[in-house]
Amino acid sequence: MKKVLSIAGSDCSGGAGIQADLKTFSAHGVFGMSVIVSVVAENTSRVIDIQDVKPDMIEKQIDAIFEDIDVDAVKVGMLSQPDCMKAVAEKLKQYAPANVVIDPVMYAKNGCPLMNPGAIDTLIKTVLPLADLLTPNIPEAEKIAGIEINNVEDMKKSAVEIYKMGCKNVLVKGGHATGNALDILFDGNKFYSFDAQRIETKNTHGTGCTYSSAIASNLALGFELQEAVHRAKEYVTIAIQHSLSIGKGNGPTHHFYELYKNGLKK
Ligand SMILES: Nc1ncnc2c1ncn2[C@@H]1O[C@H](COP(=O)(O)OP(=O)(O)OP(=O)(O)O)[C@@H](O)[C@H]1O
Ligand SMILES: Cc1ncc(COP(=O)(O)O)c(N)n1
Repeated sequence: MKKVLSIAGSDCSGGAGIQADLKTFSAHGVFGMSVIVSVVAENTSRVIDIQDVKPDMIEKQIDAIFEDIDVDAVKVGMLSQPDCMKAVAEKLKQYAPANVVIDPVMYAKNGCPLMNPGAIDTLIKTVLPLADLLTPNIPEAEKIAGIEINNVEDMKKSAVEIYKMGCKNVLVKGGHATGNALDILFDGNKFYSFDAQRIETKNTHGTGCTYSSAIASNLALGFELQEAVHRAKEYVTIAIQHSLSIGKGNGPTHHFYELYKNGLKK
């Protein structure tokens, strides 16, 4: 069985973060593991508080996994402070796993910050270059690239700028745009588009976590990057189509294996 690790924050309400990642891994038939970087008291409406795990403990969790288990892919999510970023980056350099997908999480869907804005330089210098694939949404791509994104051409421009910062591939996600849910992949050479009809729902808590974990799962399963993204796009679209009206705010995406299998058979 393929083994996939999520290094991210814990969302106690179960819709995003480590919890969404593990659900996505199970739906893909891969064995999920987790390193908790922050404990977030949050729900579908708000973030109440964030407590970061000490860097030393983050490092020990990563050691515990890599000294014992071969890891086929890694998904990195919320890293709130420079110290956690440095701890994760050092260990990723030490163990050099294949298929590292990094989601540079900055805000929750409800607008609450999940990353210290002062940590962006550390994110760019120490974390970004370790990504086989970086998956910013539009506001994140704007902050990293330092440009405003108003259309698909701007998404492409930001992808090129971010690629130049040292990651191997960039996927700028269009969830925050209007019109179709169009994502742009740049591999340093060419652009690839992944398009889906926008689903009219407020229940999109955890879409980014779901997508990056689905890509990491597909890479672990041996699919090439474009195919891995294509399949993950299909997975996240189905997970949003079947999203759940749980809670008073943005409800979560839905994961289960039969849904995935039936969706892919279409
Ligand atoms: N309403 C929607 N209908 C269809 N697809 C959507 C919708 N919202 C987001 N997506 C898709 O979901 C995926 C995640 O994109 P999004 O831009 O929402 O990520 P994100 O903002 O990082 O998510 P999160 O806020 O959960 O971290 C992308 O493929 C995006 O196109
Ligand atoms: C621990 C954690 N990680 C990531 C997200 C982003 O997901 P979303 O923007 O969908 O709330 C989150 N809310 N919580």
